[in-house]
Amino acid sequence: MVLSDVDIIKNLGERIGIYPFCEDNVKGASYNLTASKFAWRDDELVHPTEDNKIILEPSSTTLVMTEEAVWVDSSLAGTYHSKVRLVSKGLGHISTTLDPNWVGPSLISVHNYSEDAYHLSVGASFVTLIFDNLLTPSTKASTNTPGRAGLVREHSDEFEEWLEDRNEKEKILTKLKGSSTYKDAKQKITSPWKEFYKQFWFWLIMWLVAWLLILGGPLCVDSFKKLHPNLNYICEHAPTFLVGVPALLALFRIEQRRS
Ligand SMILES: O=c1ccn([C@H]2C[C@H](O)[C@@H](COP(=O)(O)OP(=O)(O)OP(=O)(O)O)O2)c(=O)[nH]1
Repeated sequence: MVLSDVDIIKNLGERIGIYPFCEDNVKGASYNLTASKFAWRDDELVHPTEDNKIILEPSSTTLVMTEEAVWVDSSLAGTYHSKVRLVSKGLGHISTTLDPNWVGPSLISVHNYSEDAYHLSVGASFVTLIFDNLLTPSTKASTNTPGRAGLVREHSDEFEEWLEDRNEKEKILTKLKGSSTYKDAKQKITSPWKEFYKQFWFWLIMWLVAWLLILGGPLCVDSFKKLHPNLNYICEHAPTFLVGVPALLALFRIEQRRS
C-alpha cells in the first residue's frame, strides 16, 4: 500500500529517514527529491554553473545525485518517478526502485531526449519517490553503496565529505530528528489533546509511584503529620495534587519538546 502524506510524516524518524527534510516536498502520496550540486556525465563530474544550474546536455545522460539521503526499514520499499514538468521538456522517464533497508542519497539518471540543453537548478525537485508498505518485511539487506557512488568514477574530496555525512541510518536519523523542519511537521499531525493524554498518563503513573514510595509511608504516620502541617495540607488536597502535578509535568514536557 502506498504511503500518503500523513503516513510519510507519521513514519518519519521511525521507519523512514529523509535528510534534509522539507515539508513542502511531501506531496499527496509521495516525496519530491531535489538535485544536489553533484552530477556526472561520461563518468566525469559536471560542475554547476555560477548561477547554480546543472546543464543537462541534449541527447546525453547525466547522473544527478539527490540532495536527500533516504533510509527505509525492511518493511518499506519504493519507486522513483519522473516529474511531468521535466518530462514535458523532453527529459527521460525515470522508473527505478528503492529497496527495503536502503541508506543514502540516490543517483538519478536523467536522459535529455530533446535538442536543447536543460538547466536544472541545484535544489530544485526533479524526481518523485513513492513509498510502499510491504505486507511482510523483507529478509534481504540492501547491498548497494550509499549514493551508488560505485557507479561513478570521478569523486572529489568535497563529494566524499558530503557523502560521509549521510551514508548511515543513524547519521540520517540523528540529523533528521534534530531539524526544526522535522519537529514542525510532526507537531502538525499530532493532535495537542492526544499528545497531552499520552504525557499525562505517563506522568500520572510516575507520580503515583513516587507518591507511594517516597511520600506514602510518612504521610500515614499521624505524629509525622502533626509535626509537618504542610504535609497535612497535601494529604487533604491529595486529589488536586494527584491530578495537578502530572498535568503540569505533561504540559511542561510538551512545551519543552516544542521548543
Ligand atoms: O534511480 C535510482 C534507483 C535506485 N537507487 C538506489 C536505491 C535502491 O535501493 C538501490 C538499488 O537500486 P536497484 O534495485 O535499481 O539496483 P539493483 O537492482 O541492485 O541493480 P543495479 O545494481 O544493476 O543498479 O539504488 C538510486 O540510487 N537511483
